[in-house]
Amino acid sequence: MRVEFDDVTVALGGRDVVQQASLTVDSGTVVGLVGPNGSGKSSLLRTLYRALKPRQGTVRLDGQDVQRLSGRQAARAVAVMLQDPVTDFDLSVQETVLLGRAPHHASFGRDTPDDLRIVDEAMRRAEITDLADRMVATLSGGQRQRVMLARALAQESPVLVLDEPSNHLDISHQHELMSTVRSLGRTVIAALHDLNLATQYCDRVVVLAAGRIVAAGPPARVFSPELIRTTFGVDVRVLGDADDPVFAFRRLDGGEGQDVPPSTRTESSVRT
Ligand SMILES: Nc1ncnc2c1ncn2[C@@H]1O[C@H](COP(=O)(O)OP(=O)(O)OP(=O)(O)O)[C@@H](O)[C@H]1O
Repeated sequence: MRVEFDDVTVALGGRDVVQQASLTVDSGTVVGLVGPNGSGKSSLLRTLYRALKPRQGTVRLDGQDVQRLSGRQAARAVAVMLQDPVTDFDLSVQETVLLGRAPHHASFGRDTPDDLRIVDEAMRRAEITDLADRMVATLSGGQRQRVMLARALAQESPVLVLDEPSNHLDISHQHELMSTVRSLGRTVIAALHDLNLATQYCDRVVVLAAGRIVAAGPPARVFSPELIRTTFGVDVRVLGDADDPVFAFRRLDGGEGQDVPPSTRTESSVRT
C-alpha cells in the first residue's frame, strides 16, 4: 500500500510544528524519518494513523484520504508501534497481542483458531513466546516494546508505523526488530534516532528539521557529514564503504542541533 503525505501542515499549541510536508512512500518500502527532538517526526506520523488531523494538506493510502476511512478500515490498513506504548496493564501478553486482531472481527466477535495461530506466529517473531502468560505490567520496557511489535504484526496491516520503536531495546533486539519489519514486505515508516540503524535497514530516509523536510533519499547519499553537522550539531567520521557507511559521532564544541539547517536543501515535494 502506497502512502502519500501531500502538503501536510500540522498545528499544535497554535504553532505549525510540521510545515508543508510532501512525501510519497512506495508500497513495500521501508522509510526512516530522522531529525532532532521536536522536529515534527511524531506529529507527521500521527496524521497517518489519524491521531492528528492536518491543518492543511492530505494523507492518502493508495490514493484514499485517510480522514475519509472508517475506523475499522483505518485500523486494518495501519498498525502503530509507539515509543512509550500506552498499554492496558491488566492484560496478559497474549491478550494484548490478540487486541491486534480486533479490526478483523465483527463487533463483539470471538477469537478464531486463525486469530490464535496469527498471534502465536507474531509472538514467535517478536521473541516473546515465553512471556505469553505474563501480565504486561510486570515486563521491562524492552519486553513491553516487543509485545507492541507482536500486536502490530498480528494486526496484519499493509502499513506499519513505528515511532522510535527501539528506544528500550538492547542492541541485538534493535537489529532483530528492524530486520523483522524489513522482512515483512509491508510499507514501513519509522521515526528513528539511530542513523546507523536507519542506514542499515531503510530503503530511504527523510530528514526533518524544525517541521520541514530538508532532505530525502537513500541513506548513504542523504547522510553527508555536512547534513549531519548542520542538522544535529555533531561531527561525524564515516567508516566503511561510501555505499555502506558506518557513522561515528562526536558532539561539536558548544554545538547544538540547529532548528533550521542553513545549508541543506529544502524540498517542498520529495518522492522517496
Ligand atoms: N500537544 C502539543 N501541544 C503543543 N505542542 C506540541 C504538542 N505535542 C508536540 N508539540 C510540539 O510539536 C513539536 C514537534 O513535536 P514532535 O513530537 O512531533 O517531534 P519529534 O521530532 O517526534 O520529537 P522527538 O524526537 O523528541 O520524539 C515540538 O516542538 C513539540 O514540543
